[in-house]
Amino acid sequence: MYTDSWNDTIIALATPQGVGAIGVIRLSGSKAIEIVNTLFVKKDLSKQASHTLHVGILKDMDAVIDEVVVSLFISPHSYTGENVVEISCHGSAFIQQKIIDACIEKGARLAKPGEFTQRAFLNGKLDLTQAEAVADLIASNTEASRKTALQNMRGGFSGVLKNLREQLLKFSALIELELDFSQEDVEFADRTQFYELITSAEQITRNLLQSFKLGNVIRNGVQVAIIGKPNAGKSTLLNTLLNENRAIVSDIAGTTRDTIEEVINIEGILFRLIDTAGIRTSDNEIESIGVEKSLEKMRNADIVIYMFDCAHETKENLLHEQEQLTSACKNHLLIGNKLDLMNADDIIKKFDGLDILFISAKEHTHVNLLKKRLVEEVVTGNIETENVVVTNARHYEALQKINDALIDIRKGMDNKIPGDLIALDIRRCLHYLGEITGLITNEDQLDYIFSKFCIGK
Ligand SMILES: Nc1nc2c(c(=O)[nH]1)N(C=O)[C@@H](CNc1ccc(C(=O)N[C@@H](CCC(=O)O)C(=O)O)cc1)CN2
Ligand SMILES: Nc1nc2c(ncn2[C@@H]2O[C@H](COP(=O)(O)OP(=O)(O)OP(=O)(O)O)[C@@H](O)[C@H]2O)c(=O)[nH]1
Ligand SMILES: [Mg+2]
Repeated sequence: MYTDSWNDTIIALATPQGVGAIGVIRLSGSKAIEIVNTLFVKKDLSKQASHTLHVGILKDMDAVIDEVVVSLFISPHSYTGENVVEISCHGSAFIQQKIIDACIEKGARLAKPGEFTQRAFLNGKLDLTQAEAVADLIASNTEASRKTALQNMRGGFSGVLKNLREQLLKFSALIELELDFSQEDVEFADRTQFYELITSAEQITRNLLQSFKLGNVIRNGVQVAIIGKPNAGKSTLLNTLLNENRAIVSDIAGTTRDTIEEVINIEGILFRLIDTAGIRTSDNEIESIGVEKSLEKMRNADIVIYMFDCAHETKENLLHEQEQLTSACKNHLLIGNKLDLMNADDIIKKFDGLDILFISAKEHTHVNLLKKRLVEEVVTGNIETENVVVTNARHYEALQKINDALIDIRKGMDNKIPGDLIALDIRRCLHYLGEITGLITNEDQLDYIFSKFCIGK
């Protein structure tokens, strides 16, 4: 039976499927150079230096396939750490397939999703968080997500963890040594220094855990549901924010029936805007379904924009709505619309004491203030991507366990518990640190992580 193995030489298209100016096919493995050499006619590739380019013709049997550029990366100096050969051919889907087929014929096999990066990990070129960041980088679609992924790919996050781990290891070695001398009642590990280390480690993990909120925003965007009574101007606001006539606007109450979702990028953060059906009790079955959907979107949203028409809303009713919003959703903003129809002084008097942003969706008045408010709701200050941000749920879970272990160590020391128990907690802490970076792994978990990559990465 044939099974895929780490010794195989793998091949995949590295550029997107379909037609392009050029297509890049990548091979990795001990036979990569040998395989391409049998097709490349101009010179002997096995005699060439690493990181060199070679223009020539690929020939299968006697038939010319294409004129290509071949790049060589000789082990261990490559992305995967193995021999890597890249073939840049003309970007026809047909030519690309023909070259891949010819290489498979000569002994390569198709790569599985993420297999190039998985090999880079297994060969120690990247740790697990860096490999995961490669996938994030490919998926990045905003400045913030690109920056955090790039920083983590270059070892930002794992650098912090590695540092922690090294310091903990030092103490754990000293404490374990004490255990060997348990009869003699000696202390090799300076308790004051160790206590300081644990306290600062706790602070570091706590900051990392807190950064996950921002990490989630950077990675997944922010769900914003626009909610309110019919005719408040919800669809007008959506259109204004998008700068296009996406949703139907009319003075007929109950215009929007189905929810409309669109994405906007404000200051590098993705906001997923959801325009909903105006909320009221209706005899119309379709409208009622729409209202039900609005309520569901409201409950799931990260931020609810509650929009009302200044002229048609009373303060008492608004206070009542506010109470309901507070219990039904995570976070809401009160937005008073149709400012252009009212006198500013009258409005302030009418809604005195409530935290409301007044806008005119139609006239675009104060819409920039609303955008600013949205950003402020998710980040305090600028997005400090210079700091390490945790964007990955797997890392978050392990960090929680690390933080728990650190708290146990600190409490244990406060209560003067014996060294062997402290040693256990330190080991637990080291275990989870190793789990994040991939020092400690199980194969299923690895397969799962890399299977989410695209083929060719
Ligand atoms: N053509 C091409 N472009 C690419 C990639 C690739 O694999 N091929 N990459 C794939 O993701 C990214 C770049 N990543 C790379 C990482 C390491 C090495 C490499 O050759 N490393 C050697 C030599 C380093 C050096 O000379 O400084 C090494 O690590 O020893 C190449 C690409 C983006 N662009
Ligand atoms: N004067 C004024 N009119 C506005 C403003 N915003 C919206 N309107 C008008 O209010 C009416 C209703 O606007 P829509 O955006 O359709 O209201 P909606 O909240 O989406 O209504 P439903 O979809 O029925 O729930 C339209 O005639 C808009 O032109 C505003 O800021 N000023
Ligand atoms: Mg509408």
